[in-house]
Amino acid sequence: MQGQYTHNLPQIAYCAQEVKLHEEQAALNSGTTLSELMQRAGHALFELVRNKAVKNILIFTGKGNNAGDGFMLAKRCLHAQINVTVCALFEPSLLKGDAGEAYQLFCRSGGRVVALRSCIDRDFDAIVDAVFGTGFRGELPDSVKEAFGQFKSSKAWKLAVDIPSGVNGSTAEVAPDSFDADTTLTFIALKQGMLTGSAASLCGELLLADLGIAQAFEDLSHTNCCYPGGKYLHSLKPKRSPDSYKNQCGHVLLVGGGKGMAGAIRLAAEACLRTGAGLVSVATHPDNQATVLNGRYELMVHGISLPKELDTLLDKADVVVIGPGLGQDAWAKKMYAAVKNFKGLVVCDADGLNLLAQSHLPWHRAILTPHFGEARRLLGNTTLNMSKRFEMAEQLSKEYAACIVLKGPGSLIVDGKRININRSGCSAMASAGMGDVLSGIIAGLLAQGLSRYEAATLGVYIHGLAAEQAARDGHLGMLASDLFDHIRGIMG
Ligand SMILES: NC(=O)C1=CN([C@@H]2O[C@H](COP(=O)(O)OP(=O)(O)OC[C@H]3O[C@@H](n4cnc5c(N)ncnc54)[C@H](OP(=O)(O)O)[C@@H]3O)[C@@H](O)[C@H]2O)[C@@H](O)CC1
Ligand SMILES: [K+]
Repeated sequence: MQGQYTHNLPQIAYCAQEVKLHEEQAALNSGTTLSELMQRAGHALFELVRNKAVKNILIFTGKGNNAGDGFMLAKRCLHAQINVTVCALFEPSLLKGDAGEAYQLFCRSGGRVVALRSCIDRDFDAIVDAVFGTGFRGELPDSVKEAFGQFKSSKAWKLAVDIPSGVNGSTAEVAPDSFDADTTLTFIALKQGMLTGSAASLCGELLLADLGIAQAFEDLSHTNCCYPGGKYLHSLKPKRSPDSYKNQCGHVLLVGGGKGMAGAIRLAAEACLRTGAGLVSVATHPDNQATVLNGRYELMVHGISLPKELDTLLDKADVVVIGPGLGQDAWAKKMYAAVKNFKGLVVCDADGLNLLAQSHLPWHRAILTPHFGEARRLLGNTTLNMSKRFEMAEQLSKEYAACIVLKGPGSLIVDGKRININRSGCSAMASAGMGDVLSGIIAGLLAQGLSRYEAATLGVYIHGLAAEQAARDGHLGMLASDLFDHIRGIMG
């Protein structure tokens, strides 16, 4: 276990406070001490640095135990004759407890700390952030911002110790000028705040060293935050037997595409087909009928003028999607009101959400898929910022519907008490039409019998993975429709 770390991440995550609360008892229950844990943290960091063949390393240290980990790493680097420079951003002789001991050990090994000015204009192949860990809150001090700013454009590999300084490990709030890591080696357990929103991008590649106390920690701790892995998610994919028939694979009805807005509903409808729904119908403005059908003749497209024309289609549907390209005019409001009476499952997206925000009435059978702006409108609070993601997702599930998919990097999914974080390697929402594809995928999975939570979780995963594959050569110019071939590949 000494020095070990893994890419193979566990499927649960915790609040940073939960980790702080139980780490000492978990260490005791495992027959070890916090001081030994810090040595193990230093050892794991060192193994990572050595595996990266680092020769010339700069380590920034802070004023708590995160700095202690940094000094443990520095001491090992000295012994291994790696060229190490430690830049202490806070007076290291004031460090207390295990961190103070780690500093003394470093000094006794012949190490010396230097000021920022003597590091500027020097070349390093690795820069390590051991400034703040799980004890961080609020804003970064100016001295820290200045230090990170000096190396912002450096090509060096950037490693965050436990969590990038500036990221709140519980709420995912991100302070301005936080450390932007290529790799984060986190300790003991995953912290939920690292897995969603901008925090997820600041962490870069995420690795875990459990310091040998994973089981003891799990036995003491509580969480409602799961982080399902790819293997589990693939196991949720609907199975298709050779003798299955289209009527057994679910019928989705998509309602949307107001006058002049055919694209979104077509993207969502095609995503349903690509995810395996047996039958896919579209109810759209009569002007759009030919456009939506064009080139995708598997769809059943109906031009609808009056809500009563929708009723017969609703009778045949297992799942309804409302919102893509719907608009908010009189036609849209009539369609929305008709769907609100539907007794089955509904995926509500885009203008469906905006109309829901206007009515402010709960919709228990719906899965809501808001992006940040839609979430703010639903909550009627324009002061909420992007970093209040956990708070927003939970509030939405209390006020509107149990199942919420808060879109964006590292989507949050709440259904009852479960918060799932799906960390996608790229921003799967960064171009037009991506959200429409996601609502179509989720509806296609629901129609094939997956539970709300399964369909939402697997849907976000498929969408994120397809976007990652489509964006392999860079995000610019990627189209939402580029996802379809990848979705087909992932569905198998
Ligand atoms: N326990 C263990 O042995 C193990 C712990 N481990 C390591 O310890 C880390 C947690 O250590 P930690 O609790 O000391 O917190 P850390 O983030 O280093 O510093 C907190 C200090 O910063 C201060 N501060 C906070 N915000 C600030 C701000 N905005 N601006 C200025 N100051 C601010 C804060 O001040 P305070 O809030 O108390 O006033 C306090 O003085 C953890 O991430 C992991 O790396 C591992 O080695 C495994 C074993
Ligand atoms: K850090």
